[in-house]
Amino acid sequence: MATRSEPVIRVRGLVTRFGVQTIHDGLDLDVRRGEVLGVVGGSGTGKSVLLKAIIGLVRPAAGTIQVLGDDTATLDDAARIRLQARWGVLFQDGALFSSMTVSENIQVPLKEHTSLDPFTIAEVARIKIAMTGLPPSAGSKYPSELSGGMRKRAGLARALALDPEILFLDEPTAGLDPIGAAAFDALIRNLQRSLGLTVFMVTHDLDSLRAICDRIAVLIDKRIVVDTLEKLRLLDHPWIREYFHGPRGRAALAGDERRAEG
Ligand SMILES: Nc1ncnc2c1ncn2[C@@H]1O[C@H](COP(=O)(O)OP(=O)(O)OP(=O)(O)O)[C@@H](O)[C@H]1O
Repeated sequence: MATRSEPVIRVRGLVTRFGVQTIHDGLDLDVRRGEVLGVVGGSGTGKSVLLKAIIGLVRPAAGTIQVLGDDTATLDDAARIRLQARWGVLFQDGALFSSMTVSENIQVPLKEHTSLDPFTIAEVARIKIAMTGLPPSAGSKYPSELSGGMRKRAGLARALALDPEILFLDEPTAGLDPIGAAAFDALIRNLQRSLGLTVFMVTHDLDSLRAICDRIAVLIDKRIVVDTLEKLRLLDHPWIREYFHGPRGRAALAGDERRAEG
């Protein structure tokens, strides 16, 4: 059983490979309870593969992954299903079932993992819809009838269906306009605070990193370097220099610098 001071996710010596391509090579990472961790890195460096390895969709070639005190490689089927119910995942495209309404999508994990009666399940779905800022009318709509931002909220509502302890997000603001992205960031931060969630967020969005992440994990040379944004920006590595000090980085971080100077 995990104690409160133990990391909720503990990765040690992770190696992942596809054929001859090594994606991670001896990667270590601790995710602390209650933090929002932003995971960044160049395209193809293995951010999504790391998320998938942690949630059991990619099998490591070596190393250990503990989630909420359980070593994910040693679980039997029943224990794995119990652990899966303690996290929620929002994939980049929302990954909603197109033939189901939003409410029905949210009900899927509740039907799979609980023995609640249909009335209660529908009621929980209604609450999750409200929690993610969707209007009540969204419940009876199909994903194709929603805007991109609403689809992300519906995916988030489904990820939260079982009151998870950990929320995994894969590029949650990709495809949203800046105002929609800022609103989604604020929603995640509010939910994280009010529900005490630990958030593991793969992102390219510097505004999100600045706005809601407590620490940033950078995938460099098949491993992770993790620190606060302020400290990471000072590291002398070509990708970090380009990312944080290139034109987009400077623009996103300019607000902080103005505040610091003022
Ligand atoms: N199922 C798979 N089979 C073979 N190779 C894969 C598979 N999944 C990922 N890869 C490879 O692993 C590498 C890392 O992929 P990943 O999707 O984790 O990158 P990423 O850092 O999330 O990139 P991006 O920011 O572009 O989304 C890539 O070279 C990718 O082609």
